[in-house]
Amino acid sequence: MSNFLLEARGIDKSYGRIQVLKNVDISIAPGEAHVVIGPNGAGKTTLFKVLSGEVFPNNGSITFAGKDVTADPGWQRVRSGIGRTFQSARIFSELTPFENMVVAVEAHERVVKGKRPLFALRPTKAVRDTAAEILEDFALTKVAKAETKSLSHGDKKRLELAMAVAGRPQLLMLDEPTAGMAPGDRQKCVELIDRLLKKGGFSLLLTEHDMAVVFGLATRISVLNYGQVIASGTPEEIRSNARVREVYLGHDVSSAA
Ligand SMILES: Nc1ncnc2c1ncn2[C@@H]1O[C@H](COP(=O)(O)OP(=O)(O)OP(=O)(O)O)[C@@H](O)[C@H]1O
Repeated sequence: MSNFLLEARGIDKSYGRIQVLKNVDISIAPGEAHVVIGPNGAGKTTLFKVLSGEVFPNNGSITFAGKDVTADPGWQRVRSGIGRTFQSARIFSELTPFENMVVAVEAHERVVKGKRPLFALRPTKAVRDTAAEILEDFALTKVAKAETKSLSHGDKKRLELAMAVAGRPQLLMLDEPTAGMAPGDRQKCVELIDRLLKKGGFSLLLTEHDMAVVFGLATRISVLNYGQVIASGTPEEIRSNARVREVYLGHDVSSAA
């Protein structure tokens, strides 16, 4: 059996006549922080969708935790241990952050542990405590009872991340976690993800355009260009790769942190 937590091989994905992913291979080792970079339109989000089961590939296979999940829909992959966030936060804007967290914690209890009936009128104390603890961890206690729709962009993204973490995924997939954030929020987000990684217990796959974020977090980087992986390696290998520099003309890979 392979040592990888996730292994995707020979992935092709087309939308109509447009081939967006071409024979993509990507592997994620346990504990790895793997960042996928590439120019706009290279296929990063599509690769995320294929790996999380939002769309299916035309060819190729995906193995997760030793099991072939290629034909599994997204909800089943969540059950298997894949959590993800999106470029624009997907949260319930009519609920408070605390209520959002309760939904996420209950979903985990119900789906993964098989606890609680489908319709319960009131969350248990344990669920409420867990929701409050995670909000605290993510520095969201102050806004726990606020209207979610009135939160800042950075707080909304943090809430979405907290909800994904509540699912206790083995693989956490973050699609541009710092997109649209102010520089201060961006730095806080990197510190938060770094802290989560150091706590351990999961692997990370993320896409990101900000090179300081990429090189600040990655233990491995794969580079997509026109739907193909043109390089995959350690941050050092990627930094010194001539082809990557060429593709990233104008992006200052060499001087990133
Ligand atoms: N549902 C769709 N139908 C048709 N074409 C699509 C669809 N989704 C994406 N595409 C096309 O696929 C290509 C890759 O898009 P994708 O969003 O995966 O790239 P990306 O690398 O994530 O880009 P960005 O960095 O801008 O987010 C683009 O040309 C895009 O227009």
